Amino acid sequence: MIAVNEAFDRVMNTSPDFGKEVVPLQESAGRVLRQQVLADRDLPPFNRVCMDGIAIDSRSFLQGKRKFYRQGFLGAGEAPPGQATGPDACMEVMTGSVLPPGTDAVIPYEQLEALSEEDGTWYQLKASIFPEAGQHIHSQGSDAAKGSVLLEEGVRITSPVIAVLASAGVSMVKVSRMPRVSIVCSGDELVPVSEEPLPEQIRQSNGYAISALLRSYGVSCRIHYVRDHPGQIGALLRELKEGPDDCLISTGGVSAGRKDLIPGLLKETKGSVLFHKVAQRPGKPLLFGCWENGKVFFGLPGNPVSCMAACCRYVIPWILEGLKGKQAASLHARLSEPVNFSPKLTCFLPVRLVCDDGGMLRAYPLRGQGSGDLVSMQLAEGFIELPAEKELFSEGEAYRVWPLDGSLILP
Ligand SMILES: Nc1nc2c(c(=O)[nH]1)N[C@H]1C(S)=C(S)[C@@H](COP(=O)(O)OP(=O)(O)OC[C@H]3O[C@@H](n4cnc5c(N)ncnc54)[C@H](O)[C@@H]3O)O[C@H]1N2
Ligand code: MOO
Repeated sequence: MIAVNEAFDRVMNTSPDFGKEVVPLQESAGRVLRQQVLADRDLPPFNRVCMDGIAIDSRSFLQGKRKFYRQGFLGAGEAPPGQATGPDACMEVMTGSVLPPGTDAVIPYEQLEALSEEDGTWYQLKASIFPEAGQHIHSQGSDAAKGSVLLEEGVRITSPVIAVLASAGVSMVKVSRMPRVSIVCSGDELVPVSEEPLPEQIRQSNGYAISALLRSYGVSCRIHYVRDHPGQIGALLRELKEGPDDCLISTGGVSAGRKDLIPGLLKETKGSVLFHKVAQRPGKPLLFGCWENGKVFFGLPGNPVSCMAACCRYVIPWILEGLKGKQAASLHARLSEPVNFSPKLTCFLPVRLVCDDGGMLRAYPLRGQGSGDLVSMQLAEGFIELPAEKELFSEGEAYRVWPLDGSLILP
C-alpha cells in the first residue's frame, strides 16, 4: 500500500498529452488554447468615440468658445471625412465611430443644448460643462498594440477569451484535443437503470456518476457493462486497449473478493500495474496501470463514494495534465466543525461548500453510512482531504478540496 502523494505522482508521471486539434471559434468555448495569439492591429484600431454627442477641438473651448456649428455627422462604421473639423465647428458622433480629424474631445448630448438656427444646427455647452482634451475617447492601441501578445498558450477559453479571439480574427482555433474515455462497469449484481432489479440486484450508478463528473470538464465517455466473468472482461479490455481511447476507467472488482478480477486481467492483457491499494479512505483498493501503447487504466473501487473520491483525486488531475492547461488554482476550504479520524490513512470527506458572511469558504462534512451510501452524497460539492499524519482536525482549519464539478475550479 502506498501513500496518496506517491500514488498521485505515479499517475502524473505517465505525462499525458492529448495533442492538439483545430476547431471553429464557436466550438472552442471551454477548451484549452494551444496557440499564442498576437494582435493583428491596434486595439482599439482607431481613436474610438465612447459617447453619443459631438466632437470638438478642445483648444476652441480654451479660447472661450461654447457654441459649435454642426459641420457633419459620423456614425459607427463610417469612414471619417477627409477635411478636419473647423475651430468653430463640431461633428456629431456616435459611440463606436472614429474620432473625426481636427477634434480631440467628445461631449455627450446630455451636456449640450441643441439650437436650430437659420444656418443650421448649433450645439451649445451647458453652463457647468468644461471639456478636456481626450475625454470620452478610447485611444488607438491603448488596450494592445499591433503585434503584441493578446493570449498565451494554455489559457482556458472562457467567454472573455473567446471575445479576444474573435477580435483578433481567429476563426479557427488550435486547442487541446479532448481525451477519449471508456468506462467499464463490472458486477454480476448490476442491472441497467431501465430494468427492474431482482431483490439481490442493484441498478448501475457509478458509470453515470463518473461520466457526469468528466462531462463537467468537457470530456464525454462511453459506458460499457460486463459481468464478473474473466472471459468477458478480458475480451472487453483487449478490445478497448486497441481502440481509440486514451484512458479506461473501471469500477468495481478491485478488492479482495473471489470475483474481483480486474487486477489480474490488467496483467493478463499485458498491462503494468503501477500501484494497487492506497493508504486512503474511502478508495483503498484503487488500482492504476498502463499498457505499452501508452493508454492508462484506472481501476476505481465499486463503492460509490470511493469511486467518486478516486475519480476527483486522481482521474481529473490526470485529464487536466493531458490538456496542458495552465495549472488550476487549488481550492481550499475551512472545516465547519471538528473531525476526528484516527486510522493512519488520508481521509476524503464529502463536503458541501458554503461561502460565509466573511467571504470564507466553509466545508460542511456530509456524514452518511460509509462509502456505499450514495444518498448522503447528493449535496456534496467535493471531497476535503485530511492528511494521514493527523487525527484531530479542528473547526476553522483549511484543507484542500477536490471538486465534484469542473465549473467549481477550472484553470
Ligand atoms: N476482504 C476485503 N474486502 C474488501 C476490502 C478489503 O480490503 N478486503 N476493501 C473494501 C473496500 S475499502 C472497498 S471500497 C470495496 C471495493 O470493492 P471492489 O472495487 O472490488 O467493488 P465490488 O466488490 O465490485 O463492489 C463494491 C460495492 O459497490 C457496488 N457497485 C459496484 N459497481 C457499482 C456500480 N457501477 N454502480 C453502483 N454500485 C456499484 C457493489 O454492488 C458493491 O456493493 O471492497 C471492500 N471489500
Ligand atoms: O475504501 Mo472503501 O472505499 O472503504 O469503501
